[in-house]
Amino acid sequence: QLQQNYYSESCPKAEEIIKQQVVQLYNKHGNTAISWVRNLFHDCIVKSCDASLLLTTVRRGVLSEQTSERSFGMRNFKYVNTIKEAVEQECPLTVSCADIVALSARDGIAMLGGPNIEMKTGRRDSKESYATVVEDFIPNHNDSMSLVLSRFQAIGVDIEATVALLGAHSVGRVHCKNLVHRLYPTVDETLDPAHAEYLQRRCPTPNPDPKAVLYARNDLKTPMIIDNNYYKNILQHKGLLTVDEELATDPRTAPHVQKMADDNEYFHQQFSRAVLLLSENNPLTGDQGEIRKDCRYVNAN
Ligand code: HEM
Ligand SMILES: [Ca+2]
Ligand SMILES: [Ca+2]
Repeated sequence: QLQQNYYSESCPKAEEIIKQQVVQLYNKHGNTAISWVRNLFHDCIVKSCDASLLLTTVRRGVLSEQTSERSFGMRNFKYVNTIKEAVEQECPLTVSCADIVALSARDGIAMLGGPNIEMKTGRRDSKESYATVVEDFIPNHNDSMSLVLSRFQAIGVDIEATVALLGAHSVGRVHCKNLVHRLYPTVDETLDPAHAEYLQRRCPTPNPDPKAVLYARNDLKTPMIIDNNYYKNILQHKGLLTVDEELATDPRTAPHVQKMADDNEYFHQQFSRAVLLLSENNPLTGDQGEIRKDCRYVNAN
């Protein structure tokens, strides 16, 4: 029941306002665009693209998905409110936070040199955050490729689309906490030795201080562009996460990795297709859920 331009009658400027905000935020803090892409993954794969991720923890109420270990390193949630406020000013209680997650990801992808994606709208917002089951949906960075593929398959994302989605790791960063197991006490033998040296420089100790935000960039060559450099990197065993390395070597995914490494245009096509699959996972429509006034809170009534 999602459709192209769902707000054409109720809020014709909605998509334009969201895009304007995404561009403005990008110009101030480039990494907001990166966050919008990760938000789409972490929201949509957990039950539904329903903005369950955006609810914040409330005493004797919601326990936020943001508190899950899987949400480690997620940032810029406060700027979602900036987007929502701009939309509310034009059309109060009309545009869902779930659609803001989807459209900001689409516009973020475009800002990061990725493909232009035609996305449907009409999602409604959950009244719950599903903190206790996040780990049943979002794989860990060192899970097996079989588990990763099954988690994506469960939401209708096929193997090639999964390979394409991981291409989002062509931008952004990984904190040392998620890397050190590949560096200490001994260097993971699948890791390119020169790259391992670089990572050890970025993450000099096996037990990084959780308060010192030490991290390495996913893609040294084009850190702010969603391009196929990710696939070139992982084929050279310069992936950061265990799942990145596995993607390049597993016989089910390796042929797709090779194709995407060889052809950026092809990667962008598959990435578009995959983002659409992800963004249409099990939406709330009709009278399900609600349109939140503030993306952080369930409406009061
Ligand atoms: C098996 C699937 C995946 C796993 C295990 C995974 C895991 C991770 C981990 C551990 C980080 C680093 C967090 C940190 O240390 O700060 C990360 C970053 C990131 N992931 Fe994934 N990811 C997966 C799939 C995806 C998908 C499908 C997307 C989007 C389509 C995505 C987008 C991102 C982005 C954009 C970042 C960088 C965030 C930033 O710099 O703020 N990931 N991911
Ligand atoms: Ca969700
Ligand atoms: Ca890149």
